[in-house]
Amino acid sequence: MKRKTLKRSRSERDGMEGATLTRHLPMPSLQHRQHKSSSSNLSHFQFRTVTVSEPLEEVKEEQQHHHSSFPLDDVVGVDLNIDEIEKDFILSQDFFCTPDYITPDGQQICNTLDGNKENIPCPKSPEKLKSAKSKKQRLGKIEGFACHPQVTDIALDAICSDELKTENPFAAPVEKKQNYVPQSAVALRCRVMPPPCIKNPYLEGASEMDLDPLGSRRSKSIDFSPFAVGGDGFSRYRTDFHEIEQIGYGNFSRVFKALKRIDGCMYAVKHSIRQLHQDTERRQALMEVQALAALGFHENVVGYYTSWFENEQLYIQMELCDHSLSIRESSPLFTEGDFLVALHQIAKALQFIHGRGIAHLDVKPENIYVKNGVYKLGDFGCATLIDGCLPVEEGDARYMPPEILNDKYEHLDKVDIFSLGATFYELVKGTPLPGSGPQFLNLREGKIPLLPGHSMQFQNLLKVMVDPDPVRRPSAKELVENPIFEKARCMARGK
Ligand SMILES: Nc1ncnc2c1ncn2[C@@H]1O[C@H](COP(=O)(O)OP(=O)(O)OP(=O)(O)O)[C@@H](O)[C@H]1O
Ligand SMILES: [Mg+2]
Repeated sequence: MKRKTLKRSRSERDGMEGATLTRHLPMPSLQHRQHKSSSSNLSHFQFRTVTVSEPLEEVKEEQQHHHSSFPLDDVVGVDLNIDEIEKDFILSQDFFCTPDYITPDGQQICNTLDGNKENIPCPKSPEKLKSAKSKKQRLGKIEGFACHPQVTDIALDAICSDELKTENPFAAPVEKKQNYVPQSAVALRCRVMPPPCIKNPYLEGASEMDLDPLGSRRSKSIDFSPFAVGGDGFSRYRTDFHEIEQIGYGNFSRVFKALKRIDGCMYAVKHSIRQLHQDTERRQALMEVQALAALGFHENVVGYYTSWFENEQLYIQMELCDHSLSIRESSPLFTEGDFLVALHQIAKALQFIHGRGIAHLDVKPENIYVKNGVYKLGDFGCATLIDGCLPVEEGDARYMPPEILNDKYEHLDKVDIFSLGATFYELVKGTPLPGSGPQFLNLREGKIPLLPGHSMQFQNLLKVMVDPDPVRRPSAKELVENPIFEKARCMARGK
C-alpha cells in the first residue's frame, strides 16, 4: 500500500558506501620492475608496476622528477599516495593504456581531453634531470608530512605545485610541458580520491571535518558518483554475491537472498528499486543505513553488515531472516502466548532504539522479521531522532497515530508504541488494517473491538498502546516490564 503524502516524501529518500578502487579494480598481473634504465623520465601519469620491495625513496624521487616536469596543477587533485602505492597498489601502464612519455619530443600538444592522444607512439625518452640535491630537499619536506597517507597526498600536491612556480635557479631549466591532461589521469583522479566521510546524524558529537581529512578539498555535495560501481558494467553485488532469489519487496526496495562468495553465508541484500540521481535522494536513502550502523547490535533488531551505492542504487547487506510478520507471509495460527512473545521482543527492540534517541516511525507487520523464532525489527528507512533534530518522514499511514497525521511530533517514541499496538491488533484480527474509513478513524480514537478468544489483560494492553493521547501510552521500557510478559515467558518455557 502506498504511504500517505510524507512530510519528506519517502520516494525521495531511497538511494553508497563509495567503493574504493583499490578494492575493486581488477588488478593487472604482477610485473617485474624493469623501468630503471628506460623509464627514468616516466611521466607523472605513467603507471608502472611498483613492487613491494621497491625502495620508497626511489619512487618518491621519480615522482618528484615528474612533478617538476609536469604541470601537476593542471590535473587538479590527482592524488598519488606513495605509501599506498608502496603497500598494495599495482598500477600498470598496460592497464591504463598510457604512453611511455606523455609529451612526445618536439610535438605541440594542446590542452584537450582528446583520448586519441593517449595512443600516440612512444617518442624518444627525454633526458632525466640531474638535480639530486634539490630532490633530496624536496623529499625531506615531503617526509615531514608523512604522518598520514592522505595528508601526505595533500602535501605532495601542494609542495610540488609550489615548486613548479618557484624553480631552483641553479637547477637545469625545466622545460614546462604543454597543459596536456591524459584522459586516464582524469579517470584516475576520480578513482584514487577516496569517497567522502559523512557525518552520521544518529551519533552524538560526530563532526564532519574530524571524519574527513579531505573535507576542504571536496565539493559540499556527497558526490559518490565517481565511486558508483556499476556504471562501467562492474557490479560489486554480482562480484561479491551469488543471488539466490527475491524474498521480499516494499514500496521502495527489493530484497534478495544472496550467498556471499567470500564467506559462504547467506544474507539479505536490499536495494532501492529506483535509481537515485539526486544528491538529496542519496542523502535521504543513507539515513537508513546510518541509523542501523549507529544502533549497533541488538538481537531484536535486524543485523546490518554493510552498504554501498551501485548503479545509483543503494545496496544494504543485512542479516537474513526467515520471513516477516506480514499477514500475507506468516501463519495465522498464532496463540496469545505467541503474540506476547513477539510483542515483548519488539518492545525490547523499541526500548533499545529509543534508548539511543532514535524512533523507528514505520513499525508494522512487514517490518518485523522472524529468524529461528526470534523477532527482529527491520526497515529503518523512516528512522529519525526523537529530539526532533532530524526531519520526520512518517511511515505507513495505517499504523500512524492521530498526532502524526496532525503533524505533531513532540512524542516520537510514542508513535512507535501506537504503531506496535496497531500492528498486533491487525495480527490478532487476521485482516489488514484499512487506510481510511470508519475503522481507520476508530483506531485513531483508541477504539478496539473485542477480540474473541483473547484475555482482557492482553486486549487492555493493546488498547492503552493505541491511546489517542501519546502521553498515556506506555513507554517501551514500561511495556517491556509489563507483568503480562511474565505469563508469556512461563508459557514459552512450558512449551
Ligand atoms: N533482512 C531480511 N530478511 C528477510 N526478509 C527481509 C529482510 N529485509 C526485508 N525483507 C523482506 O522484504 C520486504 C521489504 O523490505 P523493506 O521493508 O525493508 O523494504 P521497503 O521498500 O523499505 O519497505 P516499505 O514499503 O515498508 O517502505 C520485507 O517486508 C520483508 O518481507
Ligand atoms: Mg518495509
